[in-house]
Amino acid sequence: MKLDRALALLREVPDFPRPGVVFRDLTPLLADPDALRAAVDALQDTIDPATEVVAAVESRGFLIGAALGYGWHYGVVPLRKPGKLPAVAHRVEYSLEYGSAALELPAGALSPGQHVVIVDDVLATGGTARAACALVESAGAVVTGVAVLVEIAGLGGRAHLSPTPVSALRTYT
Ligand SMILES: O=P(O)(O)OC[C@H]1O[C@H](OP(=O)(O)OP(=O)(O)O)[C@H](O)[C@@H]1O
Ligand SMILES: Nc1ncnc2[nH]cnc12
Repeated sequence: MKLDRALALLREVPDFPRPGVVFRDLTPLLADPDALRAAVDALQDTIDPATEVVAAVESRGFLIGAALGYGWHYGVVPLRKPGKLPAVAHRVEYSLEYGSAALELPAGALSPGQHVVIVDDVLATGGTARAACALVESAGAVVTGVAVLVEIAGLGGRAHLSPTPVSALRTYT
């Protein structure tokens, strides 16, 4: 099956970017045209049909989010790391599995009541996805779910996001 083959391409890199972290590297999957298509199509199947916009998390989330937007006719809004946007509507700071960071929402990108799915490659602690949800909600938009290719379940991200629905194509303990 195409999706199984795609997910078999995920690479595990121990001790990156810090000792003790098992890094889930999607590079081989993204580099394979059939695997990329199978993964994006499978992720689309998990998305709430009310969704109008993909909010894609910088930077690996941009790759998946833009493919989903183009393939399935969603608008794409980039949630960016600081210092990149000329006009910022809102900023949220957060911590993630191996550090801390912030995300910003571009001014004027979302309207109240729009239905938005958060898209990223990996869900670990959920800090990043929670910040993304807060940004979307700061604009009065509605989060329909968080969709990722890989979930590291042992880090509790899904529980941190509850009751927001989370979909993942591959879950590691
Ligand atoms: O669930 P969390 O613990 O918050 O971790 C998940 C986040 O970590 C990675 O991003 P990273 O900040 O490393 O940025 P990158 O995409 O620019 O590599 C990944 O792409 C997710 O956005
Ligand atoms: N273990 C991990 N692998 C890849 N990306 C991540 N982002 C946060 N934790 C990660």
